[in-house]
Amino acid sequence: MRIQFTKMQGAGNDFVVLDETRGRLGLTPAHYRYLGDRHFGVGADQILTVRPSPAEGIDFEYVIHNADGNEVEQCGNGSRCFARFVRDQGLTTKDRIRVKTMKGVIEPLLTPDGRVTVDMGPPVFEPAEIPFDATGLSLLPMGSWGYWPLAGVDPAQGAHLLIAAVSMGNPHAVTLVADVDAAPVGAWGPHVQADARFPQGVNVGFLQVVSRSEVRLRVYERGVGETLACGTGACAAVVAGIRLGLLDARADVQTRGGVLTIAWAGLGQSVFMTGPATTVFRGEIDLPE
Ligand SMILES: N[C@H](CCC[C@H](N)C(=O)O)C(=O)O
Repeated sequence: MRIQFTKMQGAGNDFVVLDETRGRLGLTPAHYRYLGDRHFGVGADQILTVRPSPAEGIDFEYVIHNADGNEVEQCGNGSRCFARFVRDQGLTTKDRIRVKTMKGVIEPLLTPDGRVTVDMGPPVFEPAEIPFDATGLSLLPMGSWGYWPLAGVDPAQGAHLLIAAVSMGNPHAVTLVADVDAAPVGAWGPHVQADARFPQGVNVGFLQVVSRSEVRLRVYERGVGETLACGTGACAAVVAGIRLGLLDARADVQTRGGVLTIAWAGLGQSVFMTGPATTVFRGEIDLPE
């Protein structure tokens, strides 16, 4: 089956975007894995699918698959590219777009400077809704909130890895490090992801606080591995930093692929993410049956 696609990236987190506004393509998880494969397919961290409005007051539906073929709840960098795509393809003339995702409605806004600001909705801290099994874990005094000890990732050290568990629709575990460049992302990321306390897996963020308004972040993403940037990961990291008393209400997040700006006014409020969205190329590919 030959299909058309658009390759896009937001701060280096890259996507294959598919248009199903005129009918479903009927793809399988194996097809999504093929599209994401950097050697045998197109290559991408996630595959984003655009579908028509599911209801009154909503403009589009947005479906996200990780490169491993699994559907997931949310993708921040992808939401900015989604907005850029539907405008560039003439599927809407709006600047502010209401988009239904698996876990609620988000609202990207295309801004005159070419970036996109997205209302990502409020963060979720209730362990059962993340989901994170906190049974038997006691809260740590830091910030007197959601900062948990996880099984020691380096038995030689014997130290606990301390994480803040947050959901942006998808699950995140954020840990503080002194220097992201030296952080053992490739070792600790899979270790935390394999922890049975995250029954649906987790995206693992390594957060270095530079000042009260600037951080550096690396994320080992669920279903992909380390990406150059993770939008929901940037949201989760800044929210954790604010709740731990380390950040003000707005911070620039330096990722390996670019800068994202995250703002959060506090409990019950939405997180706002601003960043780039770029079309790289368009193409078509013959999918294996
Ligand atoms: N790997 C994530 C989905 C993509 C998130 C990331 N690419 C973003 O920009 O938020 C998960 O399994 O929850």
